Amino acid sequence: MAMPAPQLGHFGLPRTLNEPMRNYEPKSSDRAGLQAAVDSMLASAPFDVPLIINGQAVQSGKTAQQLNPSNHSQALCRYQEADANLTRKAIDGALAAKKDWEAMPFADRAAIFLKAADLIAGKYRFPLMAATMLGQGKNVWQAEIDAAAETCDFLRFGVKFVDELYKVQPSEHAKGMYNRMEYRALEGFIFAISPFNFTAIAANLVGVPTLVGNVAVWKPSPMAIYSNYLIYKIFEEAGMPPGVIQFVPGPAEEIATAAIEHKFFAGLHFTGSTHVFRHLWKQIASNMDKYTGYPRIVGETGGKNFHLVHPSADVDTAVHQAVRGAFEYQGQKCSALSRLYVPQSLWSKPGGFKEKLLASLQSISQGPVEDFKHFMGPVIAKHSFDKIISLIEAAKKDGGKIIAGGTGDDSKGFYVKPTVIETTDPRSVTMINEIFGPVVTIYAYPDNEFEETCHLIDTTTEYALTGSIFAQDRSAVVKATNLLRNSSGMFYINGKCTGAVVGQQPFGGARASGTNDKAGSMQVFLRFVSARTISESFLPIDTHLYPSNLV
Ligand SMILES: NC(=O)c1ccc[n+]([C@@H]2O[C@H](COP(=O)([O-])OP(=O)(O)OC[C@H]3O[C@@H](n4cnc5c(N)ncnc54)[C@H](O)[C@@H]3O)[C@@H](O)[C@H]2O)c1
Ligand SMILES: N[C@@H](CCC=O)C(=O)O
Repeated sequence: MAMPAPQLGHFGLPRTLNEPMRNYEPKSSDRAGLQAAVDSMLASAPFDVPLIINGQAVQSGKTAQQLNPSNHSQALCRYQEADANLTRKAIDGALAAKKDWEAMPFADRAAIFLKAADLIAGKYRFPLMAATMLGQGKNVWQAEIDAAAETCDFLRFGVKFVDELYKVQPSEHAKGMYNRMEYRALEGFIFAISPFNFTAIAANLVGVPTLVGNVAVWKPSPMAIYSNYLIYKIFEEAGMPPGVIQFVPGPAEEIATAAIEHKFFAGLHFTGSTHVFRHLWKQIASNMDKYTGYPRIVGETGGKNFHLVHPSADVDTAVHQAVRGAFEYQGQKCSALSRLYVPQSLWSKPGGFKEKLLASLQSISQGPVEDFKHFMGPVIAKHSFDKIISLIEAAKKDGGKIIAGGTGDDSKGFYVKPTVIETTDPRSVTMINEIFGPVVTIYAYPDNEFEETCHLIDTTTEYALTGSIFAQDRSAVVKATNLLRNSSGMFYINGKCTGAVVGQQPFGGARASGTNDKAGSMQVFLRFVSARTISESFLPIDTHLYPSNLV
């Protein structure tokens, strides 16, 4: 029998701070270091990526490629694909690894996560950023936000949140009793499915459940394999025991079905599109009778995010924040701005919102991410390029007027120009559907219909992820805050609707946008534990009768 591991002290933690952002300005050593990492990755690609089952590299013999979206003739990696049998093998291995992992003292689990963050902040910062740039089409700044800062923040703040969670204990103990709460991992394994657009989110989807003692079977996105593989290798170097995380890229339906049909499926940690999440939820429901417990389902999904500009707004700020919110990372953040409501007076007056917006688009350059100067790069793949262009066409048919962009070029990379659509129908096709590309639709509302516009925003789409109010008038801020209470899980005042920072703005949306378990907070950890109350009595009793029973 393994010796139980003692933890002979209530250990504190290093102070938790957001990872400082670097600027990569011309001639800086950071810029030179990152450029060298990008150049060397381009020269050495394609890399070979195995499956990782029980800590071993596995060659399934079935391969696929992750392309560079800036230049789709180039593959970043060739990766092995799992199938149902290999997924079941990964599940068995994860379940075997669970006992020792869950029994490991928290300080030791925490040390692995803190070390992984330090490895990312230092030695692996540039390679992980380069993999995110070349594989997921992020420019330097977006890669720094994601692969460097947010990934470190999820790992370090995660440790702090779990430390706080473990300290939530019963405050009362009747005389002769001692009450405790033990935050057990779930019985079984967690199935983590990650999206392409954030390396940090992928790390967090496996990081959250495993930090609290679960084991995870991880199906990464086919469009983020190489950066996600590096995350796996960093966890491994930081001391993650073999089998705790199983890395199984491959056909989504087949892998998901093998995982969801398993008796010990204990939870889904998903980020991706709404329709996939709904499909998975139904699949889980239809397998309910097989499970040992009630699986936890956590999913953060799509958005149709808004900026509402009030007549009192600072117009320059609202314009610049709209450009950043809609076009940074080509609009491929779940939080990206996609519906913009501007009062008619501000919109069309000479030198007003419209003119300023169109002028600021002139300074946007777009091209391959290895050329650091570009504000915008490619969208992720052919299927998204086609979907975005077809939605722009649908908007035109629906009466939308393209006032900027509207075209794309997929001959070398998947480039869609920053596109602005003006509509007079606030419920037209691109006001309702998630596009996940650099497209924003503007509705200029009558100045005297501010409250009606709040109602319109609230009822236009099924999503409720992020939204912002731009106003100097405090009563407008208060009105919007109240009227838009359920329209988003993230509400910003005079700031753009993207760019949540771990430890500062816990992230998640409601309605069709997800279960709103708030990534980057203590709340999400609660979903992956099943608390056991332990109540100990010290004193013997000598009768089953109570004084009230006495005569
Ligand atoms: N709310 C959030 O926090 C958040 C964050 C990032 C992205 N997103 C959303 O993610 C979407 C973009 O990411 P994406 O294109 O990678 O999403 P996606 O839904 O296409 O894919 C996400 C993951 O699900 C897998 N998948 C696809 N079909 C599946 C199936 N039938 N069964 C099991 N797995 C399946 C994919 O292979 C991938 O790993 C957008 O809708 C965006 O809004 C949401
Ligand atoms: N943290 C991101 C959201 C991630 C979605 O893709 C933001 O707020 O910009």
